[in-house]
Amino acid sequence: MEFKVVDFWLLVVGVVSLILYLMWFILNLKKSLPPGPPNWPIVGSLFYLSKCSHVALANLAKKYGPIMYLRLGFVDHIIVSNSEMTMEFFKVHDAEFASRPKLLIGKYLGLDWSTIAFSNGYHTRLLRKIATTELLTIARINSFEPRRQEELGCMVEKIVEHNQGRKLVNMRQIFHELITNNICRMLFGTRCETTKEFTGTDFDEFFNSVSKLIGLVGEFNLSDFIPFLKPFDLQGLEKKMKPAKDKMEHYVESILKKYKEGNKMVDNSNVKDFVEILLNLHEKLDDATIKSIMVDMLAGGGDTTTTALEWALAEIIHNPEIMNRAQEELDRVVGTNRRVHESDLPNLPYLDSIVKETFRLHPPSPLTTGHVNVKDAQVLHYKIPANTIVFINIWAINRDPKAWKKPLEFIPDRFLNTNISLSGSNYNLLPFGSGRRRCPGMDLAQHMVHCALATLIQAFDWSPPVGVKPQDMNMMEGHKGVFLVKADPLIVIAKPRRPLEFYKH
Ligand code: HEM
Repeated sequence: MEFKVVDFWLLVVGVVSLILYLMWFILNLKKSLPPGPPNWPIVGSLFYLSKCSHVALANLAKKYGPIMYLRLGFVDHIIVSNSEMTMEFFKVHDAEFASRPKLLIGKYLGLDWSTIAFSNGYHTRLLRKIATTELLTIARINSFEPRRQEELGCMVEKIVEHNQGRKLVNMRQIFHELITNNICRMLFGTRCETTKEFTGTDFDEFFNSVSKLIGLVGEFNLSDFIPFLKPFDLQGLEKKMKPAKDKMEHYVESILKKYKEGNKMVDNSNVKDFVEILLNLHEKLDDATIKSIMVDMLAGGGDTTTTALEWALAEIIHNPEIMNRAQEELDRVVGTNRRVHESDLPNLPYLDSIVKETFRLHPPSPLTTGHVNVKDAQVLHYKIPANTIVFINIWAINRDPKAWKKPLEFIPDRFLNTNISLSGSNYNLLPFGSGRRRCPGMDLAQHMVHCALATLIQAFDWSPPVGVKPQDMNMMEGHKGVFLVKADPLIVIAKPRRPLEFYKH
């Protein structure tokens, strides 16, 4: 066939139109995404993030705005850094962004993506329903108050012993024991270390495995962002995760086995443990599901609550006038003859303000867990492609100078006589997230933190080690995986405020 001049020009016009169309398409696509730093081929914006990611992201947001697009490897990410944009995602578009990304850590810490925190769809809805209507209700939490009081009694005795030996007290260690024992006693009736007598498996080994996995959550796993690297395990992360998962799973399995053999691990009380409740639910659960819920409670509640308590006590030692006011409130409301009870808490507004201010300034989880949209979504005038991972920068929002006066200072008074709660309904304060994937352990965590802090403030005068002035204490932030911990463990002096009989339980 003859190639005519007309055909040539038709071809040129066709090619030019195609190029123009592609340019228009790419420009438009870019235009409809939120602003963000430049993306390099393959690695995207990975270079812009340091290890301390909530701080790096908050700094980037100062340049690119409260809704920011980052391409990390081949994966689209949105970072949200103010309350208005958070409302868009957690209120207006909550259902669209209620899935979790399928990251490698979910295979190991999330027991093959089956725990609440790492799963999706019907399974998550079922587990969340069980957690919020059967296990973590206010009535159920209250039914465990005697066990929590006993644990607080043990904590106080331990601190007094340290004091008699004139030793400094490592409060991180004390809080770790308090919180893990509280959770173990709710799950299976007994203290963590006692499970070994019943099952032969060691709680410390379990907890070290959880800690190892939590530590690895904070590592950038390249294959999560560059999928063709998946088969290679270039960073050796799977090699580290697998044995930790095996130990973690073995521990919960051995406890479940005991229950199924008809051996409840304790106790003469008629309060039902979580494992007992789960085994007797109307909708029969398989063992894998029960194990997942056990891991959710033990892994989700331990480090977060311990960290919050450590920050709260550190702040009142750092600010002695706040400690004096809190002690004055406790002495006035509770008196000086008995230990504070959970029923006193509603009458302690200043203590409540200290807890809220702690969660504002030091959210243990500075970013939410990633949320994902399974379909394309339109948020304001932005088009968000399907499978974008959205993080809310809780830390940045809780310190937003537009929302909070003197945001970097610890000022509990800002909460007095307000109805601001920690529940996620105020989008300027989100330590537990908000919406469909909000933390289901929120009420339990607050119970544990309020009551422990009240007991510590009532029972002891606190000070930093000799030679360190309160204002010179190290209040720097550090990291444990994705959690925002105090850089140094809180090591302090505790001086009893009451006669010794007061501390016996
Ligand atoms: C001070 C203590 C705690 C803090 C600050 C905290 C914070 C959070 C945050 C920020 C999230 C993610 C929310 C989101 O992605 O939107 C979360 C999820 C979760 N938390 Fe907590 N949490 C705490 C205690 C607990 C406790 C005590 C438990 C259980 C006993 C727990 C179990 C969970 C679970 C299972 C999830 C996953 C929810 C889901 O994916 O649907 N947390 N928590």
